[in-house]
Amino acid sequence: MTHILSIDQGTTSSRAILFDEKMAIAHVAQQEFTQIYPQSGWVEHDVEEIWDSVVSVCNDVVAKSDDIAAIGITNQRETTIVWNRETGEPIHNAIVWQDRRTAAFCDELKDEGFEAEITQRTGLLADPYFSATKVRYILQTVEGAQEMADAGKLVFGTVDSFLIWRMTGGKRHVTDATNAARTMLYNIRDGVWDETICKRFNIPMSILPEVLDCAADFGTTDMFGPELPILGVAGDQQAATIGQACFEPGMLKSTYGTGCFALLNTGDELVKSKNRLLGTIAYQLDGKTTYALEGSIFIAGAVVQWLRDGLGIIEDAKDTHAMAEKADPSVELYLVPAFTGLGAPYWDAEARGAIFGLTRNAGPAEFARAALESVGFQTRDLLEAMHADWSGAAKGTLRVDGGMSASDWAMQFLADIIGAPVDRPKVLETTALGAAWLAGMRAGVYPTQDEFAATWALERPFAPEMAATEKDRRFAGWKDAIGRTKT
Ligand SMILES: Nc1ncnc2c1ncn2[C@@H]1O[C@H](COP(=O)(O)OP(=O)(O)O)[C@@H](O)[C@H]1O
Ligand SMILES: O=P(O)(O)OC[C@H](O)CO
Repeated sequence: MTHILSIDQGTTSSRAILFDEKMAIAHVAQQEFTQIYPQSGWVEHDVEEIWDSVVSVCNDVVAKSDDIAAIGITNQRETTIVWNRETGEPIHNAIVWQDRRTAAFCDELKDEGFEAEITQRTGLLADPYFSATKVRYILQTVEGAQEMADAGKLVFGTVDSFLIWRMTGGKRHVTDATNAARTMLYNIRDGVWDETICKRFNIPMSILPEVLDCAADFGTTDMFGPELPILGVAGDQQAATIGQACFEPGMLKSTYGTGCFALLNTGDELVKSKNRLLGTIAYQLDGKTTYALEGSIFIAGAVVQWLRDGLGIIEDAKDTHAMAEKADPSVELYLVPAFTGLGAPYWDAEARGAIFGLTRNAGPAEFARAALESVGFQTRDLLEAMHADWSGAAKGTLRVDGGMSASDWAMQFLADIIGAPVDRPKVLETTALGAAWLAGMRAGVYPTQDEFAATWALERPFAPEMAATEKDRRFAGWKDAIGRTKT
């Protein structure tokens, strides 16, 4: 049986998933790797550990098939790797998307009025989240790096780009348009690396990868035996948008993993947000760019992990469901999980988490309920911004996926507080599916875009049940908590 190998290189683990001819999951392997926190607000990964974990999970699943038609890659976005063009050795740990070390430089960019240029060209904001200031940091702090970069001896890439470089034995230095769009160096209107921004950051353009469509020829690899083509690449949130078949303008998906990332398909219109959402590329196929409005929340499922690992009040993420159900309705806690600042639409890097409404009756059950609710409230913040930004956002249902979407309680509260239907699909591995479809479609194994969209299947719908007055009263409570948390 023919398979497609999908590699999902995420923030906390690497996964390899074999999809069969019918796009059903045949085999999965997963490996976690170390999170390195050198200082408060700094997050790094050991690039070799990422590489080893990818090789190991791929070897696991490849051994279970004798016919792999193509490889698709999806990855944690923005995470920045700079390596030596000759040796392929990274010159610094990967600096992860969550890392805030370049916040002061971003403030300088804002002070000098450069943020408007950035937004106009890249759709993004001057925030440490994106790759550009991380590249600049590496070139400035690793001894001799700037000179080597200027002499063409270094290369930069997001994780997809690094994996492809290694898999093709250094033959290809490429990325796809969705990953390029997250670097803050790529002009998403014109589809080119942006000279003005590269100049401002002193980043020589020779270190940047070639940018391809999401379904394209990214090179071949013989590391698993026969020569296999890499035919699909997309950043993980964009791959989930594809996997959720959000192909029509107005369609919206929200992925609840460590963080939450909501992407709204805006078609061929690059919407300029007035509410500090991001303009980004949803996907690029056959040379045609489809844009999205994105709301990025840094902490979603991670707040549940904090209940488990930080507070120790749950043993398993699943416990939150029963606890939320038995929580005292008269205790109204608001938990603002700004552990690493607030993302969209507030973008307050200095804010830190807070909890409001504590009384003597507040205990573990009320904390668990507040944690699940915080994800619903944050999503409503994003949706309100999207609706204010773009009239096309009016269309109905929110498609959800990611680990935390398994929580029925959280998904029901989400439907209640946003006052709109929430649909959970049968395939929750939408990220890996998106990358697999890109590669399989290009290989001629999987159906066309429309046929693929028709295969999307609902597992469970959540209809809003909360009375309008109650939902608005609760949301006003959240806004008050946010107001008191912001710096
Ligand atoms: N039943 C559940 N209820 C609430 N949260 C959950 C549940 N199952 C998983 N999660 C949360 O989902 C997250 C894992 O989702 P996943 O998509 O694997 O994340 P990532 O790809 O970012 O590592 C964890 O933060 C976990 O706390
Ligand atoms: O690896 P994830 O699922 O936490 O996703 C991370 C995002 O791509 C960051 O922008």
